[in-house]
Parts: sequence; structure tokens; C-alpha cells
Amino acid sequence: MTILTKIVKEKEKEVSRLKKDGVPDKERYYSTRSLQAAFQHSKHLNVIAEIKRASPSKGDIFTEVNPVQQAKEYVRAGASAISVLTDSAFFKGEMKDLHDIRQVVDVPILCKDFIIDAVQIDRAKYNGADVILLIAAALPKHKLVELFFYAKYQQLDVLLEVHNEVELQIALEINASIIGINNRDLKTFHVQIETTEKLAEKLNTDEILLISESGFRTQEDAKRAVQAGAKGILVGETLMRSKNIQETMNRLTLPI
Ligand SMILES: O=P(O)(O)OC[C@@H](O)[C@@H](O)c1c[nH]c2ccccc12
Repeated sequence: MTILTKIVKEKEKEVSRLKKDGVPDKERYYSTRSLQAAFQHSKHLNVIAEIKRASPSKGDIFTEVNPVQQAKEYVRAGASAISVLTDSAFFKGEMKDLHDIRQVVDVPILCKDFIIDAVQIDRAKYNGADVILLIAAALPKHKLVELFFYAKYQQLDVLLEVHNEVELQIALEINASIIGINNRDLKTFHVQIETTEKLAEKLNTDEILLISESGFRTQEDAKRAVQAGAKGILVGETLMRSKNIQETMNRLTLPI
């Protein structure tokens, strides 16, 4: 069984619990901020800085992090958006992290989770997400379509994540306007920036907002994303391990 299959199985249990208990805090309402508008015409590479305590591929990364302080520091250092891993079973995150961060930062916030049901979209929305992630590899097309439109209806932006040509084709058929190319294969954990370079050729990046995800460490990596037409990069581990977030951000925030 691949790790993705394992995670999705765990999510099925989480969804049944959520449905049974109901989504808490339904009364909260946040107006959402568009990541698309903020990124599409920007003159520099936008960094989506991620709060990532641990991961199945790397184990513990920075479990004692104070997510609110970390997010504030990201924004101070120039992050265009914050990604919060809210999965607890595999990434040691919590929905509360997202909620708490929403109280203190003004940039768009991405709820990074394995969404397989609309109830998770409700929960993300009620906790202050502006953008949700949908992973093409995790869902059949009809389900992707259903969740995509449900998120739109909830006025959320959708980052549709793909890793190969078949998934990219599906994203294009759905008319996704923000596409994330994950350089990491969620089945093998193998990471290569080349994935973005190869798949980006099949996209009109003037019309579709391209985000390159995973594996960014050096300025050279960021340069390759810019050359492929990406307007943003999603960076987790490198920032979580950084001893000087400002310096790391400066290194990655290249002009476009
Ligand atoms: O830590 P990295 O290599 O910078 O990667 C960040 C981000 O792209 C990665 O966390 C990610 C991309 N897609 C995902 C889907 C689920 C969980 C995590 C992810």
C-alpha cells in the first residue's frame, strides 16, 4: 500500500468522525483573500511558506515550533502566503494552527490537507482558510470536480495539485486556474524540480497560475521554477529548518 493510500484511508475515518460530531465553530465567518489576484501579476517569485512539523518522508522536522510566531516571521521576511499542514496523523499539524495563524497574519492562508469530502472544506473555511489544496492523485475525477466546485461556492481558491501528465490533463479539463506541480512523488517520495520543468511546457502560464511545490533549497532551484513559468513556490522543510528565515527568503524570492 502506498503512503497516499494509507493517508486517504485515515482521512476516511476522520471524515466519518467529523460528520458524526459536526463541524465546530460554524458561526465564524471570514471573508476570503484571493491568492490568485495577489500572485498572478507580481514581479517577483512568490513564496508560500509552510508550517510543517513533520512528514512521512522526513520524520520530525521541527515539532516544537510555535506556529503563530513562525508564520509571523515568514510574513515579516516577505512570504506572500502561508501554508498550514493541518493533518495530525502523518504531519503532526492541527486545524487549530490554521485558526490561530489567521488571527495574526493578513496574507492568504492555504489549508494543506488531504481533502476527500466537502465537510473538510467547511471546516477549513470556518477556521479561516483562503485556499484549499486538492490532490489529483488522491481522488477520482468526479470527486475532484465536485469538491472543486464546492470550494468555489464557499469562495475559496483551489490549488489543484498534479504530479504527471494524466493528472495535469484532468486539472485542465476542470478549468483549474491555479495549478500546483508537486516535485515530490507522493507514492515514492522521490523529489525532482524537473517535474515542474517538464509539465509546465504543457501549460499556458500567462493564463494559469503555476505554483511549483516541494524540494526548494537553493537559489538555483528557485531560478528553475521561474524559468518554467511558475509565479510561486511552496517551501516547507527548508524554511522550517532555517536558522535565518529572512536570509532564506531573500535567497528564494527572485525577480520574475
Ligand atoms: O518540505 P518541502 O519539500 O519544501 O515541501 C513543501 C510542500 O510542497 C509539501 O509539504 C507538499 C506538497 N504537496 C503536499 C500534499 C500533502 C502534504 C504535503 C505536501
